[in-house]
This record gives sequence, C-alpha cells and structure tokens, in this order.
Amino acid sequence: MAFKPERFLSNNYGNGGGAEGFDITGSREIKMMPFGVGRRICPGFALALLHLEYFVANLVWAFEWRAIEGDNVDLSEKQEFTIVMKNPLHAIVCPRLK
Ligand code: HEM
Repeated sequence: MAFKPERFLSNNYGNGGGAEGFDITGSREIKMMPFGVGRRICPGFALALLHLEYFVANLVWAFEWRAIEGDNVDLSEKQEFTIVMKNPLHAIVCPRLK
C-alpha cells in the first residue's frame, strides 16, 4: 500500500474516459468503493464528489495551511477500524481573509 494521489487524476467515474482512469464505480474493477457498486450504487455520488471538490477548494482558498515546525509529514499508516495515520498530522490553519 502506498500514498499515490496521482492515481485519482484521470478519474472519469467509470463513464468512458481514459482506459487507465481510476474507476470509482467498480464497473471495470474494484479498487475502492466508497459509494458501493452495482445496481444499488449511491445515486448521489456525482453530486457528492462535486460537493467534496468544492468543499476542499474552499478550505484551500479560505485558509493558509502550514505544518508545525520540526514536525515532519509522515504518511505511515496503521490499521484500526479503518486505516489511520500512524502519526497524526498536525497543521496550523489561519484564515487568509480578515
Ligand atoms: C460522500 C458522500 C456519500 C457517500 C460516501 C455515499 C455512500 C453511499 C453508499 C456506500 C451507499 C450504499 C450503496 C450500496 O448499497 O451498495 C449509498 C446509497 C445511497 N445514497 Fe449515498 N453517499 C453519499 C452521498 C449521497 C448523496 C449526496 C445522495 C443524494 C443526493 C445520496 C443518496 C443515496 C441513496 C438514495 C442511496 C440508496 C441507493 C439504493 O439503495 O438503491 N448519497 N450511498
């Protein structure tokens, strides 16, 4: 298992697009299924993804994110009920606009 965010870059949600695209709907292969797969797949998944993109974009736009000095970003994982960060990430978050 490795942290490779670029795997999501060519996501076409399984509806056509590049043959190498990451398929979140599980119609070609199942790698990750946050919305379920098959006939009962979440019908709101496109709306949810759009909303999440908007949400993250707003967090980046509205706040400045900095790592705590001397605190190295460590992406190691450990298994709990789900996979979590072994060493939780601490960030200093400051509003960009006053
Ligand atoms: C991040 C947001 C969301 C996640 C992670 C999520 C995830 C899921 C999952 C895992 C299922 C079950 C699929 C299955 O039974 O195989 C589901 C079902 C469903 N979701 Fe979502 N969902 C999200 C947002 C939404 C939104 C925004 C809507 C509506 C606007 C929605 C409407 C539904 C409905 C109606 C079902 C039932 C589908 C059925 O049983 O046929 N979901 N969702």
